[in-house]
Amino acid sequence: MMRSKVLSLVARAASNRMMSTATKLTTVEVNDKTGIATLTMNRPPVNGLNLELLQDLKSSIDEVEGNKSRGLILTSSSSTIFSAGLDILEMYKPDKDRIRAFWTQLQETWLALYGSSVPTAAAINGHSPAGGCLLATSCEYRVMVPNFTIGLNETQLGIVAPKWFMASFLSVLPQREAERALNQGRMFTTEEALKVGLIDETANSKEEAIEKCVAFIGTFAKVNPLARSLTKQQFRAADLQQLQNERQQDLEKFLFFVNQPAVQKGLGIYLEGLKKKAKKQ
Ligand SMILES: CC/C=C\CC/C=C/CC(=O)SCCNC(=O)CCNC(=O)[C@H](O)C(C)(C)COP(=O)(O)OP(=O)(O)OC[C@H]1O[C@@H](n2cnc3c(N)ncnc32)[C@H](O)[C@@H]1OP(=O)(O)O
Repeated sequence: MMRSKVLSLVARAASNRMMSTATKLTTVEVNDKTGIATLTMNRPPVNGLNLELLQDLKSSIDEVEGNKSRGLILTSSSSTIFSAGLDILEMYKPDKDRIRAFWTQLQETWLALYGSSVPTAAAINGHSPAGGCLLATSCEYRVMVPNFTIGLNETQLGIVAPKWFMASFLSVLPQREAERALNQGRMFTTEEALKVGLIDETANSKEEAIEKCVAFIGTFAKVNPLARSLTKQQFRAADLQQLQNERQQDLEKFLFFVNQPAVQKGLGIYLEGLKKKAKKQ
């Protein structure tokens, strides 16, 4: 009896492992030479951040934190999209329990990425609106391929970026630029983003973007890792602490807002527009 229970637990654990491999929406590859991990988002067609992708992102960030990588490079398996931001289908006509889990997971993933102890860089190899921009600006360095767009476009959808989205944006842009861009819901082209400082460099391909991210992470090679990591933590502590202190209120505020009929109507119209545009292409 005891033995069969153990065997069934082993069988279940083995099948869970297989399942998690089969449904993995992110991959982590550590380069043997550099010791740097590349975390790739892989949720076609647009890397929409749904609950499962956010969960995978968080566990991949944890994996990189735990495997002594020298740095983390965030990128996408798509040739045209870094991430289309939050999956609007999670917010439109939401399921009561799932949307709570979704927002809570988004908070956790942001806390892990923005507060990561290893150097982080984004190789932005495609469009990066809203939540995609949040991921990119949570990293310490950004290299972007030309002819794409990046920005926090929330006001264009009739929604409001929470304070911690603004904190990431403000860690990159001066207040005046950040405020204006957020109010306008402005999407920047690669060239505009470089000019304003939203990205650090451009690259002609994903491969080159990754090389430039590797070079950035390499600038810390001779810096004491603990001193570097604690210094980063001090810079980011107030933003991280603010969300930690207000997590429940932030969740309730989001739930209240997203369930407003006017917001639901706006999201429905926006989704319809996206679908019509996709059909025309
Ligand atoms: C109430 C909430 C309060 C506070 C929350 C605030 C936080 C919000 C942050 C967010 O991230 S909101 C999401 C904002 N994202 C966007 O506005 C991006 C919308 N997408 C696009 O602009 C484009 O799709 C693209 C530039 C990323 C890619 O263009 P393209 O390559 O031409 O692909 P398609 O437009 O044809 O899209 C293919 C397919 O994917 C669907 N889709 C695109 N983005 C999303 C998304 N964010 N969520 C869900 N689905 C998305 C699109 O409808 C197409 O679907 P089909 O079924 O028609 O193939």
